[in-house]
Amino acid sequence: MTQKSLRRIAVKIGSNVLTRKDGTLDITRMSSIVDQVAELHRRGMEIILISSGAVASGRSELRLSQSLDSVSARQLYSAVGQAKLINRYYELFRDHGIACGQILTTKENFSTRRHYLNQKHCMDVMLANNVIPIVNENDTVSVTELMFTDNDELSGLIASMMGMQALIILSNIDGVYDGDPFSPGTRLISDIHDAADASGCIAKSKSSAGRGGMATKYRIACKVASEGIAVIIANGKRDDILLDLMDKKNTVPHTLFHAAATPTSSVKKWIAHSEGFAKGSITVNEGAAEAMLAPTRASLLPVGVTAIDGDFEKDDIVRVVDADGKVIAWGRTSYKSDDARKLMGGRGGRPLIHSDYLYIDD
Ligand SMILES: Nc1ncnc2c1ncn2[C@@H]1O[C@H](COP(=O)(O)OP(=O)(O)O)[C@@H](O)[C@H]1O
Ligand SMILES: N[C@@H](CCC(=O)OP(=O)(O)O)C(=O)O
Repeated sequence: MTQKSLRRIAVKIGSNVLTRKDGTLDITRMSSIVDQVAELHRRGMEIILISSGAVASGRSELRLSQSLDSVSARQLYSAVGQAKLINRYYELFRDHGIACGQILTTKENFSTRRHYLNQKHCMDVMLANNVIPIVNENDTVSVTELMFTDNDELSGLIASMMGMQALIILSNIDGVYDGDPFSPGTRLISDIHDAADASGCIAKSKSSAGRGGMATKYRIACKVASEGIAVIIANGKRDDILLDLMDKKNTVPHTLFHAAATPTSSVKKWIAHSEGFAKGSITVNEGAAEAMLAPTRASLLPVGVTAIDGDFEKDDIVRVVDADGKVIAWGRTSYKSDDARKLMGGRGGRPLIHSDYLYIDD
């Protein structure tokens, strides 16, 4: 994959890429990454940055007299650190004559189709006006129970929402190793074509300032690649890593998650990343489950529904579970829950969930 084939990319920058060993913000590294993004921007590429580093940067700014609980620490450090982070980005990009803008978001901002499209619209307008969006989770107001696992999850959602051609995840390691990367004898995996390729290699360990670890990266990378978006995990601490990935292709150590040949539709991408917002559950019988999971992916007809739990409106996201209670799909419902209950088990009627709005996590 080279820059020539890419016009729209998302780049996620992990905390450890932007943090020095003493915990302070690595301005030198930030400047180097901004220089590379500016060069790609000059070549006509549309780029969205998802940048961690707010909490790490804020922690190094403050000398607290007493220890804080984890929520207070996250809120305080991110409030101070994000101000410092975005200010640096603003000044560094301005030195290149490029405008950047801050997008602070929370998982709630993706909870309905309307919220999702509103968020998308903001970044569409920014890109159309040559402004580089710099996205981060708003840790000051995000509710612990409804946070992104980390910015790897957020970056996958953004790449999917914005229809980017590739997502580059810059971490503090060259990519996915076939074991503990710090153990002798393990090697870097350059290509991943299927989620099963290396799932057994991922240790729960993570670096000092990281939140999600490689396990999250791997899960998100496989999901986004299955939607038709190439994903690269590479080492953000390598000089010129972005330009080398674009121009020198295979000479730079990295892990490439190959994009699925058939891209997922934009509405299915929204559904795929909305599983956490399901407003209800629909239980289906064996015949309906088989029809929906078949290669032809049938729509869910009322006749195959055996139970409906929860209250939902038309166009909400719902879970589909089989007779054993196992989640087999998510979808956008064509009826509100009261009407769906009236149709449940009966023949005729429009599909409860049309196959175009059905996402099955293969
Ligand atoms: N199989 C693996 N290959 C590469 N890194 C791994 C693997 N298993 C665990 N890791 C750990 O995951 C870390 C990267 O995740 P994380 O700490 O969240 O970084 P970031 O700040 O970039 O999100 C690596 O530094 C490494 O310690
Ligand atoms: N919003 C947080 C994101 C933390 C995070 O996801 O960190 P990482 O796993 O290093 O990408 C921050 O800016 O510190």
